[in-house]
Amino acid sequence: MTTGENAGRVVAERNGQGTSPGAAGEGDAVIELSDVTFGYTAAPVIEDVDLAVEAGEYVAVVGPNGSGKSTLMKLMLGLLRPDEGEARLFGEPSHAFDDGERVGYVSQHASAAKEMPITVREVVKMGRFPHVGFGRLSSDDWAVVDEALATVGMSAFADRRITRLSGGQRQRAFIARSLAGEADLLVLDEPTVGVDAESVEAFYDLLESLNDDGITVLLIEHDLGAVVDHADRVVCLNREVYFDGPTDEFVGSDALARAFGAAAGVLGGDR
Ligand SMILES: Nc1ncnc2c1ncn2[C@@H]1O[C@H](COP(=O)(O)OP(=O)(O)OP(=O)(O)O)[C@@H](O)[C@H]1O
Repeated sequence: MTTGENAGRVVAERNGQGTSPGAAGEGDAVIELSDVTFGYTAAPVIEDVDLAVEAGEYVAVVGPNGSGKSTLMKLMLGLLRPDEGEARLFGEPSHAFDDGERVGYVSQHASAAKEMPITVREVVKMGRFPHVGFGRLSSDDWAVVDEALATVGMSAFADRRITRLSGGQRQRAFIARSLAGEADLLVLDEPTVGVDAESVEAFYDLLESLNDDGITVLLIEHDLGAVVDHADRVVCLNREVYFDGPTDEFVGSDALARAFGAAAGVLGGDR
């Protein structure tokens, strides 16, 4: 599958259409957290987190169960507001960010779509809605939809019901929806839960090719092997940030053991 070439076509189209005057160039901060502290109760589950993700990066957030990864993601996306500090998305306070199509979100629960009685193309078409004001799609819009399907290698499944796909195929369909929406940032929360090993590898190859073509990728991941093999940068979280730096430095550091404690041996696997 030539995902790299296809991804290039869609991204070129994305850029060519110049939908967003504030489109992030390489080096611009896409996500910024400054001294962010947050708790659902009085006890913080995120404490004093400083983090900046720049356009074009491929960053993985890792940490043990309950370490605050999903909470951090919600703070980044403005779904939660910090108790202290500030979260910004594309330069705006995250909670006030209203340019939602720039952010593609793929959850670990793609299975939630299992009951949707619609085809893959219809799912991907939804990505165009913010661009067409929920009106009819033009032939150019449909071309973007079809390019997005091609990019993720799902053209052959375009007319198949989303209910009749494997977990990995479904995740691809949701990525295609984000591409059709011309997302600059893809946020993925443990996207390969329940996906078979072979499809997982191809899925990470797809993310890498999208990142090569300029899409910023933020991956929340429990599979450390996938992180080590694919992300450029690792943020290791357990309420606080234990490590933030290049993946190869993470591998040789003691951050894993400190953040994961006794679970490190298990979660670290044999990598
Ligand atoms: N809505 C909520 N209300 C109260 N506490 C919550 C809520 N959501 C999460 N928590 C708690 O906040 C802490 C961090 O949870 P979070 O889901 O962010 O961790 P996580 O690292 O994503 O976990 P996992 O890897 O298991 O998905 C946990 O102790 C969790 O029990």
